Amino acid sequence: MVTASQNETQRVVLSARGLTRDFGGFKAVSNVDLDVHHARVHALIGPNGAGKTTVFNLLTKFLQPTSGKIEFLGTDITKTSASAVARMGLIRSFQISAVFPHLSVLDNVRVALQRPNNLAIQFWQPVSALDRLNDQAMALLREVGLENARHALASELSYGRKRVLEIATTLALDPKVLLLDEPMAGMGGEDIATVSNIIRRVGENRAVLMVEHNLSVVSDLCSRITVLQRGQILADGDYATVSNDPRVREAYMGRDDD
Ligand SMILES: Nc1ncnc2c1ncn2[C@@H]1O[C@H](COP(=O)(O)OP(=O)(O)OP(=O)(O)O)[C@@H](O)[C@H]1O
Repeated sequence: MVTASQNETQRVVLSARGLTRDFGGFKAVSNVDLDVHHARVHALIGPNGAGKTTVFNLLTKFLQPTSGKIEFLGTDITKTSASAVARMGLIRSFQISAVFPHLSVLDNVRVALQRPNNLAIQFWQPVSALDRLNDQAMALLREVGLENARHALASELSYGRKRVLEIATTLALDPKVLLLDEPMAGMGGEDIATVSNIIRRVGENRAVLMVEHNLSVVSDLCSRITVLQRGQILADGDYATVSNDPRVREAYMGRDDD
């Protein structure tokens, strides 16, 4: 019998069909089909130049596809603008740092919370005008384990905790699908463990799609992995399936420098 929660994790929230992008005749992404599910962490991996960033740019509408179709929450967004899809809840992090170094951790989250509430026009008001967002901000800080650092300046946080604060400011936008671009880039072991735990928790009630080069992170966190090579899907499935695929081993897994 399929339970309600199984049904939820089988729910596709973002899908692409035949996604293709040419750059002057060169197909950076070619005929990619992708399904991203609610409450799962999904990895997009592949060697350098495989097309991962281009797929992210296409899904978030920073780039227009040459052909193909993208659906988000059942709506065709192929021709929708990047700002409109962000407002719908398809949010990308780690490309644009949303952290203000001279604001406290709590104020960073409160400022981020203004945006979905359409309060940006009140930005000139004193920060105390944001007090009504305190409960929401503290709930978010608890979600990512930064509640005890709420009064610290963002600039005082360790590199790993700054990335965690970035996740919190992204969560303030209430993403239905969160796209993370190499969340572990530049991190050491302890920070990787912290950020992995946060992503796992965040992925319990949202879809997460991440580009990640660190394969031990991918095997630990991701229930589904899509492998790209030269713009095309080479393999798709759980870690055991893709890591045992001889084509993947040849193209990617055999390399231990990534
Ligand atoms: N604006 C562009 N114009 C021309 N070619 C591009 C453009 N953007 C990407 N490409 C090419 O498309 C291919 C895929 O690039 P992309 O950056 O998507 O790969 P990637 O998998 O993200 O690589 P990496 O892991 O190195 O970041 C590469 O050959 C790249 O040179």
